This record gives sequence, C-alpha cells and structure tokens, in this order.
Amino acid sequence: MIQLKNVSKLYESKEGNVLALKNINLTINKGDIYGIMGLSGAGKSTLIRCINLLESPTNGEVWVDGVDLTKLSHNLLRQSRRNMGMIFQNYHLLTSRNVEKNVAYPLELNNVKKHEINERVEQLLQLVGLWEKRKHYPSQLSGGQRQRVAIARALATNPQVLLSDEATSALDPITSRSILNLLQEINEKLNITVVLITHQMEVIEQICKKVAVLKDGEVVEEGSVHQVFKTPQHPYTKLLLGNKGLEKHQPIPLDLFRNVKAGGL
Ligand SMILES: Nc1ncnc2c1ncn2[C@@H]1O[C@H](COP(=O)(O)OP(=O)(O)OP(=O)(O)O)[C@@H](O)[C@H]1O
Repeated sequence: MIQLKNVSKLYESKEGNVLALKNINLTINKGDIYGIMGLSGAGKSTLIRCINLLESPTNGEVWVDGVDLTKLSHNLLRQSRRNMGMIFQNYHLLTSRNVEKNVAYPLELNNVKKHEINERVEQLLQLVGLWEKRKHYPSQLSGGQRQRVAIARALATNPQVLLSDEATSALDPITSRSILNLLQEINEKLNITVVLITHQMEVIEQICKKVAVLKDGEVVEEGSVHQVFKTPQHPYTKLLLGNKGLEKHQPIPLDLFRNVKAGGL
C-alpha cells in the first residue's frame, strides 16, 4: 500500500517560488491501477516523483508497505526504490546498449549473476513480446517497442509498484492502447500496483480502477473511475471530462487490440 500524508512540495528559485503540491493525502491499495489526472502544470509529475522520492517532499510523509520513505537513509532509500519501477514518456533507454543489455542494466548494477540475468531478461522480453528484437538498438525500434523495452527494464528488479509518467502520451492511439493492455496484463498477472499520471482522460478510462483529479497542486476529487466519470462532483472534473462522461461515451472494449501482435507495435 502507498500512502501520501499531507505531502507538499515547494520549488524555490530566484525566479520565484512555486507551491507545486498542497497538502496531498492519497491512499493507493496493493493491486490497484491508480490514475492521477490533471492539466499541464497541475503537479502530476511532481506527485509521481514524490512517490519514489526522486523529488523530496517539502513536508509530509510517503509510506510504502509500512515504511516512511522520507525517514530513510540514502542507502535504505536506494534499496526501497528497487521495489518501484518507473517508465517515462521519452523511454529513457540507453542508446549505446541493445534491447537485452538495456533490460539487463539494473540487474548488472545489483551484481546479479550472469546466468540469472540471462534468464530474467529472456522472461521479461517474452512478457513484453520483444524477444525476437533482443539484439536491436533503441534507434531501430518504434516508439511502442521502445516503451516495451522500458517496461521490461522497469520490471527487472521484481518491483511491487510500477510508476508510469505519461508513458503513452507520445504514442499513436493504437500503440497507446497496446501499451495500456500490457500494463493491465502486468497488473493482473504479476499483481503489481500501477500508478500512472496522464492528461488524457481516455487513458484513465481505459485501464484505471481509481482516479484522483489534481488541480493546481490539490486533489479536488477522488474515487472509482466509474463513479468519477459518471457523476463528477467538482467543476474542474466536469470541465476535464467535457462530454466524455460514461453516460455519453462508452470506452472501446479492453480486448479489442489484445490480438494485435505485440512486437509489431
Ligand atoms: N524543478 C522545478 N523548479 C521549479 N518549478 C518547477 C519545477 N518542476 C516543476 N515546477 C513547477 O511546478 C508546477 C507543477 O509542475 P509539474 O511538472 O509537476 O506539473 P504537471 O502536471 O506534470 O505538468 P505537465 O503535464 O505539463 O508535465 C508547475 O508550475 C511547474 O512550473
């Protein structure tokens, strides 16, 4: 379980101070696919980066599986971070390493034995449908394939949590759908908690069970996706959803693209 308790984040600079998060309280249960949505500048990236303390909150506590990460030493925090994989809009792959070496990288850093690395890399590349492309370099892959490599790498250390920072924002709708299906499969098969941020309502609608709506650094509404999309309470949520409320807009069936060959996207 992930709990954010009274989390605030103040960015200070000579250009001026920005209070990016204001007293955030959130509980994300194990096995959830939890979406955080909001417009540009709402504080989504800051919030997701506070979960693994890539960004240190100015105030508040971040509890993951019973441990307050804000109280950990540097070394213990590094160990805890192995429990949380992260993927990004721009993939962040190492361009000088081929697919299998990218996935192996976190395992090499953790001094895992060579034969275990090989086994794990094969499992992960089979899972994301890219075993055949293991010798390819990132520049030889499509955006969707790069994101699959990034997902495999994020899962290398067997994390319990996967954080997704706008992971499908740069992809076309069909490729985006295939990546979301993969995240859902990972959630179901491996029981990994997925936390994602996005400005795209359809992403939330497609795979999330729960959602928090972020506006100017504050959570203005939270609940099950069904409830929030069907009967949004806050004017900002209503504005974001526009005519996409569940009553007016039925999502595309989840399995529509399941049969599209993964490696081709
Ligand atoms: N390192 C930083 N220094 C100063 N201000 C920052 C920094 N990072 C973010 N901010 C500010 O904090 C606020 C929230 O930014 P954040 O990137 O978290 O929002 P976001 O919802 O992820 O936006 P986007 O969807 O455009 O990425 C913005 O006003 C932004 O300018």
